[in-house]
Amino acid sequence: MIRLRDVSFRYETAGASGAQAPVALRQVSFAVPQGGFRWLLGPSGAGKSSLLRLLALGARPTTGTLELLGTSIAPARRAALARLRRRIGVVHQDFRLLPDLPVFDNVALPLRLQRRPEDEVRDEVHAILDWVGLGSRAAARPPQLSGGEQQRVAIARAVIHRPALVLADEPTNALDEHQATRLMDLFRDLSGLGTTIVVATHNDALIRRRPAHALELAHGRLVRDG
Ligand SMILES: Nc1ncnc2c1ncn2[C@@H]1O[C@H](COP(=O)(O)OP(=O)(O)OP(=O)(O)O)[C@@H](O)[C@H]1O
Repeated sequence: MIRLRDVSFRYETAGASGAQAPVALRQVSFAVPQGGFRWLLGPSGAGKSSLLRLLALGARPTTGTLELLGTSIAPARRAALARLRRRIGVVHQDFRLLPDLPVFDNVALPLRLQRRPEDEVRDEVHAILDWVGLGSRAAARPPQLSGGEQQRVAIARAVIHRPALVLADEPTNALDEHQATRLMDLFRDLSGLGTTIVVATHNDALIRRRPAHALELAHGRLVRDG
């Protein structure tokens, strides 16, 4: 479950001139029930990545309240936030894979953070790499892969531990149409199993093929929730 009440967010990056960064989100309020799926829409600069950053606990709201998976973020202690982060899977726009680690270890990370036994880790990583069509690339390093292959590694890493919340920023921008459709099938299945999913995208064709409840931002304000 996600609940935002009057959330505003400004990056704390005062420049040399002392000018403040623009407000990225303005009084945004919405709720998503557990197992809900939402498109996150809006033009470039509207605030989509900033909203995903707050939901991924990469920053806290400047004002307003955020509740995630039953936890209020503002009063939560560091250890509680760390536990919560492990229940969230994120597909970053720029993938953020660890370049020096083999694909296998990149994808295994969330399971190892949960201290799962290595034989389970091996089975699960191989199963998901097969699913994303990269079964034969487990030993490769991310820089040796194409953009689409790296994106599929990022997707595998985001969902392997069956997180309660999946956040994906343009997760199909390096995929072909067939792969994008399979990813949407995966998201539909996960949502059916109770995972809450938020997908930021500019992919109009995909949205037309998969109409769903959308959150739309414009200049940091929520202009559509339905
Ligand atoms: N790290 C940052 N520091 C300061 N300002 C930022 C930072 N990241 C984004 N912004 C600003 O916050 C606003 C919202 O940007 P954001 O990246 O959230 O938009 P977006 O909708 O994700 O855009 P895109 O579709 O291009 O990814 C913009 O005005 C942007 O310049």
